[in-house]
Amino acid sequence: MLNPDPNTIQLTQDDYERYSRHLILPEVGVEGQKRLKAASVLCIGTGGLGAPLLLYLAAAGVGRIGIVDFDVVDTSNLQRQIIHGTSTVGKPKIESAKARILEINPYCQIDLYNTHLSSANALEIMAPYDIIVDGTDNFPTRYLVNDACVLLNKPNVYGSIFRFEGQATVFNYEGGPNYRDLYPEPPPPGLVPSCAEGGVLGILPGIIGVIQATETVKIILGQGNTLSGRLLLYDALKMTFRELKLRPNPVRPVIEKLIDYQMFCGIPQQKENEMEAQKAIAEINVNELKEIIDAGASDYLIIDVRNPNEWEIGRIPNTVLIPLPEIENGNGVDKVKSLLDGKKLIAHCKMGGRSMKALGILKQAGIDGINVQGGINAWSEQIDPAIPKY
Ligand SMILES: Nc1ncnc2c1ncn2[C@@H]1O[C@H](COP(=O)(O)OP(=O)(O)OP(=O)(O)O)[C@@H](O)[C@H]1O
Repeated sequence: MLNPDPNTIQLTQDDYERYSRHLILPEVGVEGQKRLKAASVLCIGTGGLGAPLLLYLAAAGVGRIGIVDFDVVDTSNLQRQIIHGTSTVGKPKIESAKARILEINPYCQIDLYNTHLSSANALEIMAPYDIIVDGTDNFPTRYLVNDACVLLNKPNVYGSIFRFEGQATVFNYEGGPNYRDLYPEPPPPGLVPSCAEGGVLGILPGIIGVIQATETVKIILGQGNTLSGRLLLYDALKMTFRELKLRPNPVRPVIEKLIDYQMFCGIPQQKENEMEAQKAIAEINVNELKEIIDAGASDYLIIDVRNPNEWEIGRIPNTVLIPLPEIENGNGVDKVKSLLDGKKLIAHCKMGGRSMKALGILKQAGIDGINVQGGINAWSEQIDPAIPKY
């Protein structure tokens, strides 16, 4: 439980009306509502997880909320980032979030940090807050948030999502485990796909974000049992909740300072390797691809390495679907070999990244190919607007 002196906090007449359903709960009451009003919470990321949890924290009467994000609202965010709206597409997410929060609760103090949380600014940004909520989507930031919480001795309310599954827990609370006890080492770069690559059910972050909000409110009130020491695993397709026990690792290394988390997660090495591979792979733009297709493309094998679901959204004529995972597991490499028959290979995907990766794998198998810059989205913009850009 946080420990403000509730006697120094006053509830206003509006507070009594606004929070009446809280005030009649013995577990909240006037004292609990004062604790909520005195509390400060920093939410890192106002995307899928941050959106619902910020709405509920503000509605519950948390007195001060900080929001960190550097991104702007994109139309593809609206399927799940319900704090934002069509009218705020193109605007900074933190501004969009603040406007919506104040609509729900104009008495909440909102602090905005339009920045990338990094080792250089994390301690300063996080220090003034009682609780940190991690709503981000990448490993370097998760390790950064974890280590900064350990150094500052603050609870870290964690959530993560992918496709139909999510996880939530509370780290670094009352001597409990932290993120490094769950994941001592980051996964090899590129192994775990992001939601932008693998997709996510729009409702899923709502469920996990609301669990994070619930844990935050319980810590403030000092009520119930938190998820500290328990990792909650949710599967939306099976509609199951499972729990794993988490314990502090007795021999975990002591965190003494923040480090370079991009480096720790192997991302510069990955970028270097990708750049090396890219240097060796030729590229064409979509206009050049159109000329080849218009001329019959008889000397070419053009592969699309997106997922079958993306293929359903739209496809470039004369292309063969061989999804990247098939190329990664080797079957797709055999398929390319069998179809190639002396032809030149061209590969495309949605934006050009996955096809570059596929061509790198094929190159190692002795097959040279040409990448299409900008992928089918560039084709949709420049050649055929009838194909949906997504
Ligand atoms: N280091 C960081 N500092 C500040 N904000 C961060 C940091 N890392 C991630 N974020 C923010 O966390 C949010 C994560 O949410 P989410 O993955 O749902 O959104 P997204 O990046 O818009 O999604 P997508 O990648 O599918 O387009 C994003 O808004 C992102 O900008």
